Formats: sequence, structure tokens, C-alpha cells
Amino acid sequence: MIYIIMGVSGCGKSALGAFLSEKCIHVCVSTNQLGWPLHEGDSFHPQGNIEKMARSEPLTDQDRLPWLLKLHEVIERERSYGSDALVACSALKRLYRQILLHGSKAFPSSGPDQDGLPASSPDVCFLFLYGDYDLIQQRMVVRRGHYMKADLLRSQFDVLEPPLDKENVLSLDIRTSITDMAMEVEKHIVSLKSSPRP
Ligand SMILES: Nc1ncnc2c1ncn2[C@@H]1O[C@H](COP(=O)(O)OP(=O)(O)OP(=O)(O)O)[C@@H](O)[C@H]1O
Ligand SMILES: O=C(O)[C@H](O)[C@@H](O)[C@H](O)[C@H](O)CO
Repeated sequence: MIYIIMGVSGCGKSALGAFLSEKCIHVCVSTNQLGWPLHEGDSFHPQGNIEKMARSEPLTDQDRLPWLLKLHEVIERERSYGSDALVACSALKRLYRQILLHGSKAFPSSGPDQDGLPASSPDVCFLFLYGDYDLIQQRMVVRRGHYMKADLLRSQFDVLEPPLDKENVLSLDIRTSITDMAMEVEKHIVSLKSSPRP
């Protein structure tokens, strides 16, 4: 299973991803793995995108496309191995999530096929971290050592299209602790393993 941890900047994607990768998942699932690999979306941005965000300029669709395509390749590689993995990526718009799942086939210019793409993949689940502006803003203001500052948060909410149920999503309330959110994810994993897909 691939879990894509998504949501606006500062919602806790990296914090939850690190926790799940290092501490939790290998305890609850009886595989031989020592935790699941975490692919941190921020590491796949072109340098120009990082510099733009550090100047407090929001990214455009155009800026995000190459980044999303790289993450699609990562996801496809993990899926082709049949591996379990975590990906932290804001994935703010429905189109971005379609690109993560289907690559360039999801581009609006791909013609009629694009409309027929499935909304979800059975082996990919979005973990949507949701919370309100004020809480996330407070967390970002005290966060140190990150290029993304709180003044871009409004633009992140403006762009956000929350995922629909049909996109295969587990929504997590960020007012709860990282440990509690991780327990929700564990329950989800256990329920998947105990009811194998047809
Ligand atoms: N559930 C939580 N409870 C309390 N603090 C949290 C929680 N989740 C995250 N934080 C804190 O909020 C801040 C933002 O979290 P984090 O950096 O993981 O967000 P992010 O979504 O990865 O951000 P970005 O997209 O900008 O990289 C961090 O300082 C983190 O420790
Ligand atoms: O889509 C975007 O605007 C970006 O991906 C941002 O969300 C940043 O990557 C991240 O949040 C900062 O660390």
C-alpha cells in the first residue's frame, strides 16, 4: 500500500510521515520490514520552486507539474515492487492527485482519455490532514528552519480542493496528536490486511 500524506503547508505531513516511517508501522504490521520508506515531497522540488516559496511567492500549476511527475515516478516504482511506502506531498488540487496516480495521462491536454481516468487506485490511499487556518498558522509561526513561511498559508487554502471519498481517502483531524493520528492509520492498515482485496 502507498499512503500519500496530503494537505496544506504546515498541516503536519512531515511530522506524521516521520513518525509512521520510524516508529509505528513496523510495530503493527507483521512484515519483515523495519518501517516503511518515506518519500518527502519537498526533496523533489526543483531548486527554482524552493527559491520561489522562500521568497513567499505561491507556486503555479506550471511550477508544480514537473515536481508532481517526479513523485508519480516514485509512486509507480514502489507500486511496481508491490512495496509499502509513504509519500508526503501537499497534493492540493484534484488534478495534482490525478497526476500523482496517472502521470502525464492526467494532463488536461491529454484529450478525452483524461476524463475516463479512475479517481483512485486500489493500492494508493490519501491521508488528508485537515485543520483550520489559525491552528496551522500558529504552528508555522513557531516552526524553525523551514523555507516555507506562514505568509503563504492563505494561498495554500485558496488552492486546496479537499479530496472526495471516491479518491480513496482517510481524513485525519490535526487537532489530535501525531500518536493518535498514527493509531488511526494503523487501524486502517490492519483493516486492509484483514480484508484482502477481491
Ligand atoms: N498533530 C500535531 N500536534 C502538534 N504539533 C504538530 C502536529 N503536527 C505537526 N505539528 C507541528 O507543526 C509544524 C508543522 O508540521 P510539519 O512541518 O510536519 O508540516 P508539513 O505539512 O510537513 O509542512 P510543509 O508542507 O510546509 O513542509 C511542525 O513544527 C510540527 O512539529
Ligand atoms: O504545492 C505547494 O505549494 C508546495 O508543495 C508546498 O505545499 C510545499 O512543498 C510545502 O508545503 C512546503 O514545505
